[in-house]
Amino acid sequence: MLVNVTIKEGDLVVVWIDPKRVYLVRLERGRRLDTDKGFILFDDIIGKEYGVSIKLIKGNAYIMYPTIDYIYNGLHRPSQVLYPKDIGYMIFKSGIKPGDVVVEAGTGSGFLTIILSNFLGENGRVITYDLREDMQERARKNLETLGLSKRVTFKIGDVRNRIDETGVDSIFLDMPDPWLATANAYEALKPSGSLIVFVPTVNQVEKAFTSLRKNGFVDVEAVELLVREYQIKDGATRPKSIGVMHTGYIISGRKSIKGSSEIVE
Ligand SMILES: C[S@@+](CC[C@H](N)C(=O)[O-])C[C@H]1O[C@@H](n2cnc3c(N)ncnc32)[C@H](O)[C@@H]1O
Repeated sequence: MLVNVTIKEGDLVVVWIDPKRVYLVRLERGRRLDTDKGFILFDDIIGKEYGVSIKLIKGNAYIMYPTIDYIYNGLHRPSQVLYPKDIGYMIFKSGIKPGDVVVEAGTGSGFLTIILSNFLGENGRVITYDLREDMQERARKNLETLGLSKRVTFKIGDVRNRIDETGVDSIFLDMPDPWLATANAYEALKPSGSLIVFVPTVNQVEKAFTSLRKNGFVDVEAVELLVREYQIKDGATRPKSIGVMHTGYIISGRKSIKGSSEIVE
């Protein structure tokens, strides 16, 4: 546990003013951050402790340790990315743990790759496939920014044609036609390993769900997770009327050994 950690020159810190004003900055002596609420001199932060508040012209800024949730929001996202609410459940259903080996497709902006490699730790491995080199380059930069790229193997490839690995603990698919990769996922997984699929439309859910059942997966389920953000106001607390209204569906299943029981067609 870290207690009273001193902020040093060169640290990457989060400056949190309010939910719309969150800045990720590297501290250099003599420099400053300008915001519409006021400015912060970095010299005033260096030597203080994480969690400290700095008075602005309007309100306060809080200096926080740059944990993954803050960093995540500041990264480049050339593709549609998975949302934390879905990623949290996907990891839970996968049953993965630090040190495990996971295959993922497609890499996209690398947001799921980031959370997976952070979760699996130094001894874990994420092998991530994408059809597009440009997409993987951006994802690689995002992972390098966070110091996580050493835990990841990037592969250009089509998982509908081939997954090179075998005996992996879990496979995550976030791509338009995951049902065409289910058979390859089955071969790549260890027995009892998990396949986790994310799709944005109901039409895709049926195809994905059926393909898991046909390809030797059991304990197959499909869920949608809804999160409602609240506005908190004296006498007017209620769900916010705008926000992310829809993300997608999660289908999960476990690899059974074919022939050991009847698989539902
Ligand atoms: C929605 S993005 C993935 C976003 C990613 N999960 C994230 O959180 O940043 C889908 C990606 O899948 C890739 N893709 C589509 N079909 C694929 C396939 N058959 N094999 C590998 N990658 C594929 C696309 O190029 C695209 O980059």
